[in-house]
Amino acid sequence: MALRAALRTKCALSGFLSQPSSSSRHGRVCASTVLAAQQRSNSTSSKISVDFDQSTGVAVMHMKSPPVNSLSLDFLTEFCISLEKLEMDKSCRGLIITSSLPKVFSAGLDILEMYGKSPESCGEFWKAVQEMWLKLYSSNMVTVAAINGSSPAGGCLMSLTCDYRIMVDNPRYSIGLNETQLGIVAPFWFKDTMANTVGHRITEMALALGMLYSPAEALKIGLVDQIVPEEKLMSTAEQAMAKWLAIPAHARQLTKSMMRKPTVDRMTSKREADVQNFVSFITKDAIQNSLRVYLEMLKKRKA
Ligand SMILES: CCCCCCCCCCCCC/C=C/C(=O)SCCNC(=O)CCNC(=O)[C@H](O)C(C)(C)COP(=O)(O)OP(=O)(O)OC[C@H]1O[C@@H](n2cnc3c(N)ncnc32)[C@H](O)[C@@H]1OP(=O)(O)O
Repeated sequence: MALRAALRTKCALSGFLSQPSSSSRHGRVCASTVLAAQQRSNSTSSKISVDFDQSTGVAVMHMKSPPVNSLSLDFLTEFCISLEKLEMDKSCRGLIITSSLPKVFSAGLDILEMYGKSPESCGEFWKAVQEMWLKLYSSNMVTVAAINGSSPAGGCLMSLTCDYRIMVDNPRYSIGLNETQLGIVAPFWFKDTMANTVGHRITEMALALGMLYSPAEALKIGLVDQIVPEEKLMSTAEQAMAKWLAIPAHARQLTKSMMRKPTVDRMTSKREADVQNFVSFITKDAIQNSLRVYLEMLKKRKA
């Protein structure tokens, strides 16, 4: 609860959307003399750890919530706090998001947050999902997803919010918005985010069929930008980051805002209604039943 209270306070202070403005980070000086004195800093919470390299201005966020980095309310809260801290540190210009777990980038939303929960809990959870998306999709930082494992549904959404996606070329890994396979529906802003990346027709088919793509297939449709062997993932992410950071920050940020603002505005203008829709949809008996069957299937598959 303390974390959630901390997040609420931070959000009230900084606002949800960090739009590029005259106070964009280009050319600004880090306010923290402590940070400036350090070349690297490390912050760790239970589900996220962040390594920040002061000399490059690039932070690497490691998701480390076993078994599958599912996006629970606690995970999302920690994630948003970490993101907000980096966003407020003017010396941090780029963020690489990756997983510390073998085989899984993120299993997406934690199904247990949506199954057998009260409408109030579901509403609180959904607000945290919205907030993660808003913060990432409108971040002033250059964001790179270094996808080192499977990344279904919410995990795919998290990757799609980044400026650039690099995935490990392992055919056992998959990525996509597979919600319909669970008997649920990807909300309009999941759909918009994917359509902005791969286009309307591919999104329509991918969402309807709940498609999960191999890295090679994902590259072919533009769902990821590059595929690389596992051992080259982080060096490739750093190279991509350097390329993006070489562009004048104000020009890059304004361009990002221009491309993404209509989608962000559409979501923020419907934010409350979206929470209500989610709660009434997810608490329906038929949907709860679908989630139960899916959870059982996951357990059986393991056995
Ligand atoms: C009129 C229209 C109105 C529309 C209104 C719309 C409103 C909105 C509707 C709702 C929208 C919701 C959007 C949802 C988004 C999501 O993200 S849903 C989650 C989808 N995720 C998945 O389908 C992934 C499922 N998991 C896997 O496929 C695999 O686990 C894996 C990620 C590929 C990893 O495989 P492996 O390493 O083999 O691990 P497992 O053995 O399968 O799993 C280990 C344990 O983890 C549990 N688990 C897995 N995923 C999740 C998860 N997402 N949430 C919670 N728990 C998960 C799994 O059950 C295992 O548990 P144990 O058996 O207890 O160990």
